[in-house]
Amino acid sequence: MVCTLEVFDVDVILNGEVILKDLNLRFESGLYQIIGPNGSGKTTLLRTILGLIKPVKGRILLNGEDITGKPEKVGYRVGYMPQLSEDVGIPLTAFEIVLDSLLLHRKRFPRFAKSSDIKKVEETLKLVHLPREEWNKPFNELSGGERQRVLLARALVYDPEVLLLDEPLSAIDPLGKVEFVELIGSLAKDKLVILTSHDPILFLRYTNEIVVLNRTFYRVGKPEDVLTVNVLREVYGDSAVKLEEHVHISDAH
Ligand SMILES: Nc1ncnc2c1ncn2[C@@H]1O[C@H](COP(=O)(O)OP(=O)(O)OP(=O)(O)O)[C@@H](O)[C@H]1O
Repeated sequence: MVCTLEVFDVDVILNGEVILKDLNLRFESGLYQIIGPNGSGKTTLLRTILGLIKPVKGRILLNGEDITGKPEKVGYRVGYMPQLSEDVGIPLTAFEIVLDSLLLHRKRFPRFAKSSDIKKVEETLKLVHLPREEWNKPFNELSGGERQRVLLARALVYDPEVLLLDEPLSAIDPLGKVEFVELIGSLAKDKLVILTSHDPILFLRYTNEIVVLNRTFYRVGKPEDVLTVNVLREVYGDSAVKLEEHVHISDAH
């Protein structure tokens, strides 16, 4: 099924500061990347799509329906994997977090979990390659990469149409990164996946379009049209350098 998400003429102001201005984007199935330096508005854009931030101007449409500033309308049609943070006060195990997400979606309480729910959680934890011995550990005691796997599983378990992933690879080790890229790439075959990244190259072969964002400046297009020295220098300054035929961004997270 084709899924469309449109950002129409959006302005976002936070604490009196203009973060996004006259932003127009159209996402239609497949994988899209949002890149830009720290503080450029990538997370703000994802949170605006989720309805958690209300733009001062413009609209967000999901399959033509207006969801601007209405997280209740977004609900479980969108799975959100937040950026990994050190501040994790979640008193649940990895398994409980993913089960909780599924049961909330099904509007059921934990004591009513069916064996099919348990099976779905197990399948999802396997899919994100969380080792079985970690499943019943408290989330706070997991490593950064393990937490990221749980956060992806939590977003995936109820099979949403859209996945918004905020720096999904930031704590994953090199081998895990390859597996995660393949997993997320394969999910983009039947979902709309929008992710933020500091390294656009990793997802390149799965990518429809890239949004290069720096607050009120943005460019959107096919990777070959926006990963150019001119566009990247406008956003990253001199840390975007051309080496032979490739442009490199030297100042990642
Ligand atoms: N709730 C908020 N209130 C006020 N300002 C905010 C809020 N959230 C974010 N900002 C500001 O908006 C700007 C954009 O932040 P955002 O988190 O969207 O950037 P980002 O591109 O995701 O950065 P990073 O690459 O570091 O994750 C920052 O200057 C930040 O301080």
